[in-house]
Amino acid sequence: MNPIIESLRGTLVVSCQAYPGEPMRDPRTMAQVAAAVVAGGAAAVRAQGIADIRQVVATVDVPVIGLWKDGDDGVFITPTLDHAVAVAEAGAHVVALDGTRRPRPDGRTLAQTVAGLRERADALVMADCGSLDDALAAQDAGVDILGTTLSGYSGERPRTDGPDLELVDQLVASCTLPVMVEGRVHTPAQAAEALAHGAFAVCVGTAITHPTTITGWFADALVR
Ligand SMILES: CC(=O)N[C@H](C=O)[C@@H](O)[C@H](O)[C@H](O)COP(=O)(O)O
Repeated sequence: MNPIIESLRGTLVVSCQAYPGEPMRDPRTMAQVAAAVVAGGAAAVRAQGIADIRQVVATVDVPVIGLWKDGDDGVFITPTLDHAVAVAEAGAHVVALDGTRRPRPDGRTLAQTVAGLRERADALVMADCGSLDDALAAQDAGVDILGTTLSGYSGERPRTDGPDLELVDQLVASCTLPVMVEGRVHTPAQAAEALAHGAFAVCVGTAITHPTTITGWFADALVR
């Protein structure tokens, strides 16, 4: 197994993202957040957008999983080969891209995208999947690691309150590649449970790095 992927076995990965128009949307801020989560034990960081990826790579000494969100509907996570190459050129050790079976905006298949990226860069590839069929297809397409990132967002799986552990079970049973549980892991207990289901690693975003959402959880709990 590739040493970068091997280094993630059984670990916590933290996604550091701020969304358009939000107060923390600044590459320096995200790099500081990344440094803070590494200090807390994150074995890798996931970062969005070329400027953030560059700044985070320059700031932390753990692997960086990079993605470029373009749009917010359909295939928007590193949707084309050009996006993937740009993410790799920004320094990401792993390029995360949409790993669903939906048509991609540049007309390439996932396999063509992975092959094209491999011609141009050494980066590893993480497929953000929304179902078992996505994961099986992504594995065939030659990616290095499978994520449950798009479960509940691509129309094939329900949006569970916590992580989609049923999908984790399916992927662990049917796929040979390492499985990163990502999406709606909101508590340490859920993270541990995901590993107990056979996940290779766990990626947490919102519950660690999105204070607006976390504050909302608390504020809502106080409304009578
Ligand atoms: C669906 C989608 O666009 N997911 C994105 C992928 O990078 C991020 O918005 C999530 O924050 C990330 O996947 C981590 O998940 P959670 O924030 O639920 O821990």
